[in-house]
Amino acid sequence: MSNPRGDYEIRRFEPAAKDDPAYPGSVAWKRAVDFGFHDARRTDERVDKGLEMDRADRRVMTGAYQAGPVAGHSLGADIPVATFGTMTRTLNIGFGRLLDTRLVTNVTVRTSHRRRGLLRRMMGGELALARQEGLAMAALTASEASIYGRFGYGVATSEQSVKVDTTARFVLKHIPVGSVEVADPKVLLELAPEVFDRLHRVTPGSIGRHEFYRQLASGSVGRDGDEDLKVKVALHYGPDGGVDGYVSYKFRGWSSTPYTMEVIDLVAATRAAYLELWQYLGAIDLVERVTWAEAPVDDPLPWALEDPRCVDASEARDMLWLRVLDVRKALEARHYPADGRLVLNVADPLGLADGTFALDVSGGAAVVTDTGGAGADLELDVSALSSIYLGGVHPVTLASSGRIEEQTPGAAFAAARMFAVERPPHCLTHF
Ligand SMILES: CC(=O)SCCNC(=O)CCNC(=O)[C@H](O)C(C)(C)COP(=O)(O)OP(=O)(O)OC[C@H]1O[C@@H](n2cnc3c(N)ncnc32)[C@H](O)[C@@H]1OP(=O)(O)O
Repeated sequence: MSNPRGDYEIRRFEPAAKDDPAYPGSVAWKRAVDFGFHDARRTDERVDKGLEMDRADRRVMTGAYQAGPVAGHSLGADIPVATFGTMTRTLNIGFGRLLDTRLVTNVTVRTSHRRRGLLRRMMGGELALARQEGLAMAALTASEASIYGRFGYGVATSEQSVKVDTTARFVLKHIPVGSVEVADPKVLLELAPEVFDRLHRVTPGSIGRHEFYRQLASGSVGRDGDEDLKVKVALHYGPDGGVDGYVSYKFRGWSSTPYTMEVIDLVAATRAAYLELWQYLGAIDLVERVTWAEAPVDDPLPWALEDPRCVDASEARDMLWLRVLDVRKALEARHYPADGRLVLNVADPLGLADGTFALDVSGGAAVVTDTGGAGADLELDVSALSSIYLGGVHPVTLASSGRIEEQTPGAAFAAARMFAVERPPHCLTHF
C-alpha cells in the first residue's frame, strides 16, 4: 500500500486552456475522474473537448495529491488520487424562485487510497467554503445512496424509468394546441439552452444545466464522448409559433424487441408541449415502444392516456440530493403557500447549519429567528430538512420513519402544508 501515512495535499484550480502551462494538471485531473468511474482512457482530443466544456461551465477542480513518497513505477505525484468537482447553478425552489446552489460532482478516490478520509476532507472543506461564500444550498446526484446522508444531504427529488407501449393502445386524449416538426439535431446547440431555461423557471427541483446537455441533445457528444449520429430531434411549437419543447431520441435498432425508440432528452416548458411531444413519439411508425430513463415519478402521461397501463414504470430512484448550508437564508428564500409558525431544531453533523430556528410565515414570506434552543415543534437533522425543503418529500412520511421527531402533535402535517410547491418537483439535470 502506498503513502501509508496518508499525507495528501489538496489543490483547488480552474480548468486550464490548452496554451496554459497548467494544462497538463487539468488533463491529469480529467483522466483521474475517468479512472474513478471505470471509464475507458479518453483520447487527447476528447479530453480537450471535455476541458472546453468544463471551462464553459466555470467548473472548479479539486484534487488530492500524494505529498509523501510515491511507490516506484506507480502513477506519479502529479496525478490526483482523489477528485472533487464543483459548479454553481440555480435551483428552482418553487413559485418561480431561483436559489444559487453549489453543485458537487466528479467525486472519486483511487482504490488504493480509499477509506482514509479523503472524501470527508474534501467534502467538509468545500461545504464550509460554499457557506463562507454566502451560498445557502449544496446539491449532488449520487452514485450510491449510502454515502452522502452523513454529510447532511437528503433526497429531494426522484425519477423513474418508463417503457411506453406505443402500439394501437397508445391513445392520448389531449387535443393539440401547437405542433411538432422534425429538425436537424444540431439546431439544439442553439435552441436547447433557451427551451430548458423556460422549463427551469417553472419547475420546482430543476437545476440549471451545464454545457454537456446541449451537446448531448444535439448528438454532438454521446454518452461515450463521441458524436452520436443516431440522434434525431423533434421540436414543439406553441400556439405563438415559438419553440417551447423538444425531444431528442434514437432508435435502438432492428434487433431491439419490440422495436424501441429511446428518449435521450425531453424538455417541455408547457404542459401542452409535454403531451404533444408524447403524441409525436407515440405516432412514430414501425416502433412499438418508447423508453425514457429520466421520467418524473408524478407523471401526467398515464393520466392523459386512454389506457394508463401503456406506461410501465419501474426503478423509481433518488435523483437530486440537497444539503442546506444556511438554514435562515434557505428558509427565507422560499415562498410558502400556507402561513404559520414552526420551530425547527436542526442537528448538523458538520456543524454548519445546526440550531433552533423559528420559521414565521405571513403572506407567504418567511422570517427566521434563532430561538436559542427553546420550543421546538420538530426535531430533525439537516439531511431531513433538506429533503422536505422542496416539498417533494412528505414530512409526515419522514416522521413515520423516525427521521423527524414531532414534539408538537400535527407539526409534521403543518410543515407539509407550508413547504408544498405548485407542482411536483422534478430535476432533469444529472451532474
Ligand atoms: C457526487 C458524485 O460525484 S457521486 C460519485 C461518487 N464516486 C463514486 O462512486 C466512485 C467510486 N467510489 C469512490 O471513489 C470512493 O469510494 C468514494 C468517493 C465513494 C469514497 O471515498 P473515500 O475517500 O473512501 O471516503 P472516506 O474515507 O472519506 O469516507 C467517509 C465516510 O463515508 C463512508 N463511505 C465511503 N464510501 C462509501 C460507500 N460507497 N458506501 C457507504 N459509505 C461510504 C466511509 O465509511 C466513511 O464513513 P464515516 O466517516 O462516517 O465512518
